[in-house]
Amino acid sequence: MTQPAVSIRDIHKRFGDFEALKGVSFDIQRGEFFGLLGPNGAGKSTLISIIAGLCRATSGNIAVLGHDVVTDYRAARRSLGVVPQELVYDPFFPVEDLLRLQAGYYGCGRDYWPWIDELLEALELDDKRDASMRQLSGGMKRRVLIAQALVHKPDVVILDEPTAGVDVELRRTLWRFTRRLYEEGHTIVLTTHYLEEAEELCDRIAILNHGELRVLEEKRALLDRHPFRFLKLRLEGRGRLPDDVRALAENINGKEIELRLEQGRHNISDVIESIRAAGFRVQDVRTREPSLEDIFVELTADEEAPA
Ligand SMILES: Nc1ncnc2c1ncn2[C@@H]1O[C@H](COP(=O)(O)OP(=O)(O)OP(=O)(O)O)[C@@H](O)[C@H]1O
Repeated sequence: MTQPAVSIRDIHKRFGDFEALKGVSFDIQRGEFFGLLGPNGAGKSTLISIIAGLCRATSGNIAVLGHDVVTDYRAARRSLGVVPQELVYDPFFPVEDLLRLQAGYYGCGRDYWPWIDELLEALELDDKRDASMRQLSGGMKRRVLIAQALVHKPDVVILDEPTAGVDVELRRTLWRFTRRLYEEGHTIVLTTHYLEEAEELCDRIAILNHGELRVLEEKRALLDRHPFRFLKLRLEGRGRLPDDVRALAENINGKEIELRLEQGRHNISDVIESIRAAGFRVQDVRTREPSLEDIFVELTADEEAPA
């Protein structure tokens, strides 16, 4: 078997009496686009901090490309680029110097400068190379932090909520660039609250909940395995919907109703027949397959939905 990009083995993390991670194990394969999802407080950032060597697990092991993140920290860190959630930067450094210096921390010298130029171009920072960080807008600062995480051209790229609060343009630039890295063979790990992004981009999805791994599956299989679909109807007429139909309703908004039908249990024509028999005319019928968001809500139903 080929070596995983990240191998996570029975990770526990305690903060005092609180157990943020309760024995999490899984592998992220080389070259995959991996989605790490979960509601607020599930333990995603804690796990990423442990992978990045910023925080120690209480027990368990993690290796990045075979390098243990504790005993072989430098090699593990060298293989990893983490784009952080928060904006932390030195306000006075010009952008280009900052990136060259950062590359230096990883032992990457002048031969990485062409890559830094590529980063500046791909992230549309070309004309900002001489600007100091404090002169940049929030969106531009974020671009620099993305570049900073990637200066050493790491094999494994972790993006922790990279699009939280960023504008559409930066989001597009970021996805274009991330896709390019993926196509060039980099492993991409994404945490996001925007489930449409995960649905569009990721090959496999892990869902953490209360510090435990709830799901680890190919995205397609996860979407296909959920045997329900939504039926949206526009009705005309007055009266009361039959109770068996009401019981299926996700949403009733005036004359628009959305029903959740389980495969093998609820049949579309029976449902429509029952509505007609109650004196309504059905004006419009639409069906919708469940999205990753619907499945996420179902699997983490005891937690709040993602923001
Ligand atoms: N330094 C700490 N001290 C105490 N508790 C902490 C600490 N860091 C995290 N926690 C707790 O651990 C749990 C997991 O937090 P974590 O930030 O990993 O969640 P998350 O899945 O990244 O959530 P979010 O989506 O909100 O970023 C939370 O209940 C949090 O309050």
